[in-house]
Amino acid sequence: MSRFGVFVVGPAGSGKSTFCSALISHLKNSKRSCIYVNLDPAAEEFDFEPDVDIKNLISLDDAMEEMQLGPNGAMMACFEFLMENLDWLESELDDVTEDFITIFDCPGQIELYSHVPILPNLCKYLQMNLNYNLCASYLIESTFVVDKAKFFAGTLSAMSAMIMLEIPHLNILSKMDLVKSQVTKRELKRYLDPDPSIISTDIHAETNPKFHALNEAVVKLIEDFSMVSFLQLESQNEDSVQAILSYIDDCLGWSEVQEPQLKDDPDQDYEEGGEE
Ligand SMILES: Nc1nc2c(ncn2[C@@H]2O[C@H](COP(=O)(O)OP(=O)(O)OP(=O)(O)O)[C@@H](O)[C@H]2O)c(=O)[nH]1
Ligand SMILES: [Mg+2]
Repeated sequence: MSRFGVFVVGPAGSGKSTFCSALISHLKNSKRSCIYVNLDPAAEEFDFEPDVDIKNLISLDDAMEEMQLGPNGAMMACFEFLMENLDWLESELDDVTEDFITIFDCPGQIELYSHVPILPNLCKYLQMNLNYNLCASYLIESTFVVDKAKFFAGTLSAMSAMIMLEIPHLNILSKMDLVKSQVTKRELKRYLDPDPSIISTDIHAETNPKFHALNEAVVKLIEDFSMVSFLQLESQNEDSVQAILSYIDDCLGWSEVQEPQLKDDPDQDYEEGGEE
């Protein structure tokens, strides 16, 4: 039996938990089942109560207190503890079948996958031991598109996550409602499928000439990699959430597993190839 899961990752405050809630509401409205896994040991408030919560294993406060660590060190310690207690996660996910999508709401500390391979190792464990098909949704704030240097930095961090996690990866510009009025559609297109060489001209105009060679090197890196493009997300807009969910379903191969079941079910009104 395959299982399906999406890791919602991205920098602090990029809108991950809000997107998870929007996704859960949308899945429920569409009569689909999901499991909400909170992997943020510091998270306090939820729109939907998590089905699995890392805080039942260890909380950030406990780690800070017991190990005399600051918040970032304690976050790493919590994940190291999780990795040493994966049987806990396995038993929490025991009832998950192929009808569910598991939503992993991750903390905003990108060092968990950019500096140390904790989240990549967790993904490998879920794939190999619990038969999960996984994908990642990497959120960066769309307000970055009005600050080009930040946009480049965001693009690089998205690339770094994509390389480290080694699972199908969707880059998402979150909070689109905040920039809609500030950016024209034409300008936005330059960012959704970024042509770094055009954007770099603008950055050159804004930065000290001594950084131009560095800017060019970064542009070349993004161009050579040529795998970064962005989807748009407005978490309060149902159509926008549905559009992202369709990409997630494709990445996970969810429909391929469900369709044969629909075909086998005589009660389902299934027409192969649509209407003729
Ligand atoms: N305008 C707007 N605000 C949003 C949207 N999504 C999230 N926000 C706001 O952004 C802030 C951060 O959202 P969260 O969902 O908590 O972000 P997060 O990435 O989970 O944050 P951490 O878990 O702390 O890393 C909150 O005040 C949200 O209300 C959106 O689509 N539009
Ligand atoms: Mg959050």
